[in-house]
Amino acid sequence: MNAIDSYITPDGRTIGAPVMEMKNITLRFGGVVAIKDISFDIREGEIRAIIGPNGAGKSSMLNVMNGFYHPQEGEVHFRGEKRGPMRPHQIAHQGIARTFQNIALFKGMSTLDNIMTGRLTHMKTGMFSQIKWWGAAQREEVENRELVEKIIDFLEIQTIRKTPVGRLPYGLQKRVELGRALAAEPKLLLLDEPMAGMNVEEKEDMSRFILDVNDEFGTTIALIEHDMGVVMDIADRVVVMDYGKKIGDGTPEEVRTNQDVIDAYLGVAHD
Ligand SMILES: Nc1ncnc2c1ncn2[C@@H]1O[C@H](COP(=O)(O)OP(=O)(O)OP(=O)(O)O)[C@@H](O)[C@H]1O
Repeated sequence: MNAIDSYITPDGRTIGAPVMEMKNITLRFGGVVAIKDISFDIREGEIRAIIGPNGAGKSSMLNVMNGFYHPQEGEVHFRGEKRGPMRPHQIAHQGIARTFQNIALFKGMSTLDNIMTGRLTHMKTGMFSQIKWWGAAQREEVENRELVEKIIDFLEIQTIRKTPVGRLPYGLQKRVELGRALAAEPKLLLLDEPMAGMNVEEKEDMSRFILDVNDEFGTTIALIEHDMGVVMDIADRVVVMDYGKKIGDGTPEEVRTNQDVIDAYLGVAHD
C-alpha cells in the first residue's frame, strides 16, 4: 500500500497520501517504555484505528500524535513536515483536533456555545482589531456561525442547541464534543475512545456519525479504542498495540485473523 499514492475503498471513497507518519517512535516514562519502536501512517481520507488491551500504550500514542508528548526516539511527520517539540499554542494551531475519554466540555455552557469554542483557533480578529475593524469581525462571526449551524444540523442536535451540556445524557455530550472538534475544521481528527461508557444504541449512533463525518466532510480520522469489536466495522485500517509494541497492522480482516492479535486479546502470556 505504501508504494501507491492513493486508492479507492470498496465503498467508493478515495484514500490519499499519508497525512501523518510515525517513524520508529519510542516513548519512555522513566523506566517504563510505553511505546517501543512503532511505525505506521495515517492517510488522507481514511479512518485509522489504534486498538489494544489495557496499558498497551494507546493513550501515550494519541498524545504523541497530538504533539503533547515528544518521543525520545523516532520522528513524527505531519502534512509532509517533520515535527519538533511544540508549545501549547503550536499544538492548538497545527490542524489537529481531538476529543477526550472523559468529556472535556464547558458543562454550564450551551451546546451552541461549546461548539463555537471549536472555532477559536480560526479567529483572525483579536479584541483590538475587533474594535477597529468591526466589519471584518462581524463577517468572521457570520462565517463561523454558518459552519457551526451546519455541524449542528449534521449531528442532529438542533433540539438541544440551547441546553447546558451538563444536563445532557452521556451519548449526546459525546456528540457535542465531536461537534466542537469538527468546528475546528481539522486536517486530522483524533478520537480518544469515542465509544467508551456507551450503551449499544449510543455506540451505533456514534459509529454512524464517525462514518458520516469522514464521508461528508472528508475528514481524516484516527481513533483509539479498547474494544476491538466496535472499530472493526468502521475502520479502513487498524494498528494493534500490546505492551507498547505494534503486533498487527492492516485491514480489519487481516487484523482479526492475526494470531498475535488473537493471543493478546485472549491474554496469552508473552515471552
Ligand atoms: N504519564 C505517565 N507516567 C508514567 N507512566 C505512564 C504515563 N502514562 C502512561 N504510562 C505507562 O505507560 C504504559 C502505557 O499506558 P497507556 O495509558 O498509554 O496505555 P493504554 O493502552 O492507553 O491503556 P488503557 O486502555 O488502560 O487506557 C502503561 O504501563 C502506563 O502505566
